[in-house]
Parts: sequence; C-alpha cells; structure tokens
Amino acid sequence: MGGDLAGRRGGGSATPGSRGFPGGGQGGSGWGCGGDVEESAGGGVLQPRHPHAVHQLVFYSVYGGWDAAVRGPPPYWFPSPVYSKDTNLGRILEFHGRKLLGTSYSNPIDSFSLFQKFSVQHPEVYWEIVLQELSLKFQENPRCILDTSDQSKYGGKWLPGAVLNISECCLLPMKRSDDSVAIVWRDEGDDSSVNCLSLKELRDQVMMVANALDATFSKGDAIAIDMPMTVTAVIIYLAIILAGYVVVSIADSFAAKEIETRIRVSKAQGIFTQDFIIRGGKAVPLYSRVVEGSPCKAIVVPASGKGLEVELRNNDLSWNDFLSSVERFPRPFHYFPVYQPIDAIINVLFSSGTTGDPKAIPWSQLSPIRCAADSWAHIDVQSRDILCWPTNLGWVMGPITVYSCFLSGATLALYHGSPLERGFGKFVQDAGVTILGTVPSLVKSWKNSNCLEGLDWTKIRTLSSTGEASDVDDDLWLSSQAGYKPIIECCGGTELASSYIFGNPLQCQAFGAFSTPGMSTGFVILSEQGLPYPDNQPCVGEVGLFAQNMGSSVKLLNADHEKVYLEGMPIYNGMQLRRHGDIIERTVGGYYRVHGRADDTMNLGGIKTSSVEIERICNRADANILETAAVSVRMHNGGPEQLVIFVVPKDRSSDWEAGVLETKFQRAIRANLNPLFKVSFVRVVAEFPRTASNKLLRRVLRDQMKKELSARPRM
Ligand SMILES: Nc1ncnc2c1ncn2[C@@H]1O[C@H](COP(=O)(O)OP(=O)(O)OP(=O)(O)O)[C@@H](O)[C@H]1O
Repeated sequence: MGGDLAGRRGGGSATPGSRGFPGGGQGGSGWGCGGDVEESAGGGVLQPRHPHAVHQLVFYSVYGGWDAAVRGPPPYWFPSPVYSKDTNLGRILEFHGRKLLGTSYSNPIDSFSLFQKFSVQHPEVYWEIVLQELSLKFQENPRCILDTSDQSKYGGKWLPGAVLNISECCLLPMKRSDDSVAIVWRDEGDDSSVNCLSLKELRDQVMMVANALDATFSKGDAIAIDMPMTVTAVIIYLAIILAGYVVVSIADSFAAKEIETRIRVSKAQGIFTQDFIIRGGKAVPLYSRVVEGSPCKAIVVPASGKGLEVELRNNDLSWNDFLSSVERFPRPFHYFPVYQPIDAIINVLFSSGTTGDPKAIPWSQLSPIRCAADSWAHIDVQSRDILCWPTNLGWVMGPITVYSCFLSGATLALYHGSPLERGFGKFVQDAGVTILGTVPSLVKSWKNSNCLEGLDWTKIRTLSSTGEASDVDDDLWLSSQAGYKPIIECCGGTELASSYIFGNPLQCQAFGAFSTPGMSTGFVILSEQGLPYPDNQPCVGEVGLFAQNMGSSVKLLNADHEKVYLEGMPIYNGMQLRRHGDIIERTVGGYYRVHGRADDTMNLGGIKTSSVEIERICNRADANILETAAVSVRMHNGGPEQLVIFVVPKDRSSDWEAGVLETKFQRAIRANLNPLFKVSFVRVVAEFPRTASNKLLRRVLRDQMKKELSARPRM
C-alpha cells in the first residue's frame, strides 16, 4: 500500500468533506469528524434512538453518489487530530515519530502508514517500544528482539534468551494498582448489580488455584478447560500457566466426540468443566458431555454458584473439594510462578475447522505478547478501558481478550450467559463497557431481534469485529447503536495469535473493510500465477504472509506445520512466504476486504470470483433475506461450475418461490457484479451449517448440493 494512498485517506481529502457522515462526532467521547474534540462533541445529528431506517436513509443518501470503483469504500468514521494524539500509537508517534521517520514525520494520522511500513522493516525498533508499553516482567531479559542467524529457524527467533511467566505479568500491578478493578461480571438473570474483582483479589484467587493444581497434577501436565468464559474459568486459565502447566482450550459448545479428539491430541491429564451451562434461561448439560468424551480427571464447577447438580465419577472432584486441598497450606494465597523460556508452550488451541480438520496449535509465551500488542496498537486498549468480547477460552478470541486486557491494564468484562439476549446488552450498558468485540452473526441477531432497543451503549468508544466477513448494513446498525463509533475489523488466525489485517483509529474507517496490514506484519497479494502484485495497486488474490511474524506458530500437534503453511508457497525477495489461505482484495484508497477462503473461490464462466462477493450482493436482493451463501458445483457430467445460492429467510412463514428469488438474485448480480454470472439453483433453508465458532461451512452446502444433483436421473 502506497504511503500516499494512506496519507490521502488519513488527511481526509479523499473523504466526503471534513464533517463527513452526519452521525459522527456525537457523544463527546473524544473523537470527531476531522475536527477537534471540542468542535465535534455533541455535534452529531443522528442518535442511537432513531430507527435504523433513518440511519439507512441518511447513510445511503450521503453516499448515493459515491463511486466506490474510483474512490474506494466510503468511510464513515474519521479520526480527529486531538483524538489521534490520545491513542496508544498516536502517543508513541508523537514521542518517537520524528526520531524514527525523520522529516517524513508530520503527525499520527498522516504518518501512520509510513510507521506501519517502518515497523515491518525494523521490527527490532518497533517491538522494543511496544514491549515497554505492556505489563511485562522478564526474569531474564531477551538478548535481542529478533535473531535471524540460524537459517533453520523459519521466521527467526524472537526475544531469544528471555525467561518469564506470562501469567504473572497479567497479575502484576504494573499498568494499574492492586486496587483497580481487573474483572467485572454478571450472571444471567441477575440485573441488580455488576460484580467486581480487584487485581489483588484476582491474584490471590489465581495463586490459590495454582497451589491446588500442584496438589493434584504433575508439573508440565496439559490440563483442559471446557467451560463458559466465566470469572472462574479465567482464574483457572491464569493459574494453570502461572504454575507451569499447559492449558488445553476447548470450546464449551462441542459434542463429546470433539472433546475426545482434543483431549487425545493434546494428551490432557485433567479437565476443568461445569455441571451445566446457563444460557438463555436454560441449563444445558456439560459434565455429561465431558464424561462421554474423556476418561481424564474432571474438576467440576457448579454453574449455579451453589452445589453441584450432577453425580460425579469416582476419580473426579468437585470444585470445592479441589480447593479444599490448599486448606492445610500455611499461605494458600502465595505462589512462586514457574519461570520458563519465551518459547515454552503454555496453551494448546484449536482452529475452527473451516477448511478441514481443526488444527491443534501450540502457543508459546510469545503469542500472548503478540495478542496484547496488536490490541494495544489497533483496538487502542488502554488501562482506562473496560473490554467485553463475548467468546470462549476455546476460541482464539478468548485468550486474546484475556491478554489484551491484563497486559494493557484494562478491565475484563464477562457476562455469564447468552450474548444473544437483552440481558447481555444491559450488562454492556451497566458495566460501562468502552470496548466491545463482536462477530458478524451476533450483530445480525441483535439487529434482527431488536433486543437492544432503548439501551444506552454510548460509553463504548471502540467496537471490533472478527471471525467472518461483516455485513455493511449490520455494521451501520452496530456503529449507530454506540453513537457512531469505529468498528475495528480484525482478520487473522489462531496460528498467528493475531490478525494480519486490521482497522486502526489513526485512519478513516469504512464499513466491512480493513484499513491496514497489522503493525509489524508484512504480506503480498499473489496473482493466480503466484506473482506478487505491486503493493500500491488495487488487486484481488491469495495473501502470502512474510515469514518474520512475531508470535505465530512454528509447530502443529496433529499435522505437519511445514506442509500446511509453507509447502508450495512462493519465495518473495529471498523469503519463503507463509500460507494463510484467504483471498483478499486491496481496494482503491488502500482498504482491504476479505473474500473468504481460497477453497471457497469459484470459476464462473472462466472468471474467478469469491463466495463472499456474491453473498454481499444477494443479501440485499430482498428485504426478507437474513443471509445467503454462494457455492459452485459441477454437474455429474462435468462442464462449467454452476452457481448455487442458499438463502435463510428472516420470516420463515413466508411462502417463497425459488424462481422469484432466482430472478432477484440474477438481477442484483447482473447490476452489481458481472452480467455473465448465471444463478443456476436457489435453495431456501432454515439455517446454515456452521462450525462450533459460528463460521459458515460452505463446503457442507457444496457437498449437500452435489449429493442432490448426483441423485437426479442422468440423461
Ligand atoms: N474479520 C474477518 N473478515 C472476514 N473473514 C475473517 C475475519 N476474521 C477471520 N476471518 C476468517 O477466519 C479465518 C481464521 O479463523 P481460524 O483461525 O479459526 O481458522 P479457520 O481458518 O476458520 O479454521 P481452519 O484453519 O481449521 O480451517 C481467517 O483466515 C478468515 O478466513
């Protein structure tokens, strides 16, 4: 991406006027539309209480004449000079900018893109600065930031020689005091209060659990956590790492067979779980699934906070019995952390399995530093923030959220219940959440059910989204709920412990788009011939990541790392590129869009296109469409790929003619994408198959359609 492109964006001259979108600037929360805070505070016209139709009318009218092909995606949020200097990166740039970038430095907004490039070219300088900003305490300091002398170490050796305990770093009063609030939470159904745990109280709890672990397990054991992301789960997570064990993260939505696979692959010796999961007013059995899936010792936490409501196996322990092992300890709240080299494994995570079997990915102590640093730089997590991201420790966002809060000194906000319901929204309001993370399916559900109506989300200063491609209209709705705050898009992978493309509060933001490669992340976009496009040119292709990527995986437990990520990838500037498998677009104006997995691309009449691109258009072809999925299949007698659109309607009772929909889709695709793409089949379904982390499984829809076609009589 050319510096000039980004510079123009940042400077605002490519935006629709310095006041921009009428929604921006309200709430006085410290940002504005190109002006100073003082000018913009309270200056917004649109309010969260206005119906979505009004927000739509204004947004789509303001940008009605915007030619995206010439100007790129329309930006809806613009950083002000005053706001920019109050961000983490802005502060760093004001302090170091001139020294590092020389006379090229002007201000955080205009110089952001240059600094991102600088961070790729000089990782040792960038990381030296960022390490100082996080709550990190090394027992042995690293010899250097990056050692590339050993050619056999793909991507180099980061922070060689460093010894630390990353869990201890999360618990130290470095970025905040012992009395500051570390975690706030609320149980589902309890609207009365928001519970708080101070940093000191958290540390005491973690140390007590660490002592109890030593009484039950052998050093170095892998210990699984399969429970909702509650305060207790976070305490257990930190305790396992503090005491020198390895966490095996298992999402609480998995069936017994999935639990069994994860326990087997990771060789876990024990598992922390709950009797039930309380969600949406229901008690969903969890312990019974764990018992079916694993013979290893289970420690069972009561979901109700009172007694257990299940009968345990002989070898299993109730949470209370587990903790009672420390009663005889003279100092149960004291614990000496187990210090380990930087590359020691602390957590085994599993990818979502969108492209096949989930990969078992070991995280070293570098990975948490990477997570926290990226959230610090891109989501601007600060010690004054209260961060909520409904997820699970079994998904990459769980550990990312924990480290992003505790290594930056922010407060972690946890809701013990379903994030789909009003109770969650009320918690966000009552807890004063300032940073809210989401996934697109959650946003779609909130918008569709209207369950947040009347709640006040204006304390939120930054929103964030990850997991799947966002829908522009859903994001318009989300941003408007918080008084037009920026939605920072993040796209990466479990194996990277981070994202490779992001939004950033030093740049104008456009709905459903990313504004920059991650700090210190380099990549090229490859043509079909495997050749990199020039980095200032709009293009679409598979992303090839640079090898030197701090915190990314070097090993898989259940697959050959080299085969999965490196084999067959081209060399760029003498450097072996790393596969990520995404097709991305660099737009005019230097934004990025994700077009989905390389496996989901199709060839329609000789033209390559992605599912996501077609879905974006089809989603808006009729008001009663909740979502669409586009796949292509070949007929049993071969021939060209046929386009199939699957549809989930909003109103399931409405009687839909596939023929009418086919015409609507065809018309929309012809007008907005390519007149040559022909819709061959439309199928209306009640819901889409998804991974346990809610990602759309197009490969299952493809198989379903292939089966249907092969069952048809052959001519
Ligand atoms: N904001 C986003 N927009 C679009 N796609 C996203 C976004 N965030 C993540 N993704 C998709 O999710 C992928 C990362 O998810 P994850 O690490 O869980 O692995 P997976 O690719 O879903 O699973 P597997 O590697 O097992 O196939 C990204 O490569 C991208 O395809």
